[in-house]
Amino acid sequence: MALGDILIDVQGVAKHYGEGETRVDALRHVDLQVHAGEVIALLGPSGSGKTTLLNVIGCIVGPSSGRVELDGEPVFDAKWLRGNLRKLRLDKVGFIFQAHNLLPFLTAEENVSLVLDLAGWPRAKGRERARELLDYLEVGHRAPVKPALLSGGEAQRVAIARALANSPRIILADEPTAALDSKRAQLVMDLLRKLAAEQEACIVTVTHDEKIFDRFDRLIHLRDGRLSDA
Ligand SMILES: Nc1ncnc2c1ncn2[C@@H]1O[C@H](COP(=O)(O)OP(=O)(O)OP(=O)(O)O)[C@@H](O)[C@H]1O
Repeated sequence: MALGDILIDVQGVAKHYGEGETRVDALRHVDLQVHAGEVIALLGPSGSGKTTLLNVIGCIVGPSSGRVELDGEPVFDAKWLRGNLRKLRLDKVGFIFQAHNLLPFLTAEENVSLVLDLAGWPRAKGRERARELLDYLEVGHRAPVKPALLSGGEAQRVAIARALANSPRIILADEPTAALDSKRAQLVMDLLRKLAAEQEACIVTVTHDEKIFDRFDRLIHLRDGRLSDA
């Protein structure tokens, strides 16, 4: 596969929580580059720093030191380089959490269009885009339904539609297949691969799910806050 643009460039990033005796070094000098079209997995034991790294890439957690560039734009270099982090995230990043992260009091369609409301889209256009995405993910017929009535696979596809609403090139996923059986987990991964290829996006997924390991271009291992080969 020819490698596309570098969409995620993490350079020498460290992150510690707390100070003195309570200090925890969650990331120690991590370098990671991810290209357009790539679908990679972040693996490692509990506490190895996977969620912290995902949150650093997603501009939710600020590193203690190092540099982060997203889609060619420097966003962190000893400090945040852009004031409005929420806007930065909306512009560049889509998050897929486990399905139960959908807002229970909104319909499937509203869960997706909410992101576009926040990004300032006119409401009717946002609804149209939400419908298109749900149709594309083959859950359009479930648009008026609240999450409690969706199956695990349907809810996960709605969560994917929500992450894609604003056409981000960087898609971050935390255990996206944990609640799914083997067949559905593989279907979700195939869908993400197709999206990455079609939209020249990249996908970084934290997972423990061995049944989907063969769906990734690269497996990145974290151990005690460092990237390791195995
Ligand atoms: N907000 C926080 N405050 C203090 N320590 C934290 C915080 N978040 C994470 N940590 C610590 O940082 C280390 C890395 O945590 P992180 O959640 O990134 O690991 P992980 O690999 O995602 O773990 P898991 O697989 O259990 O989710 C752990 O020792 C954790 O206890």
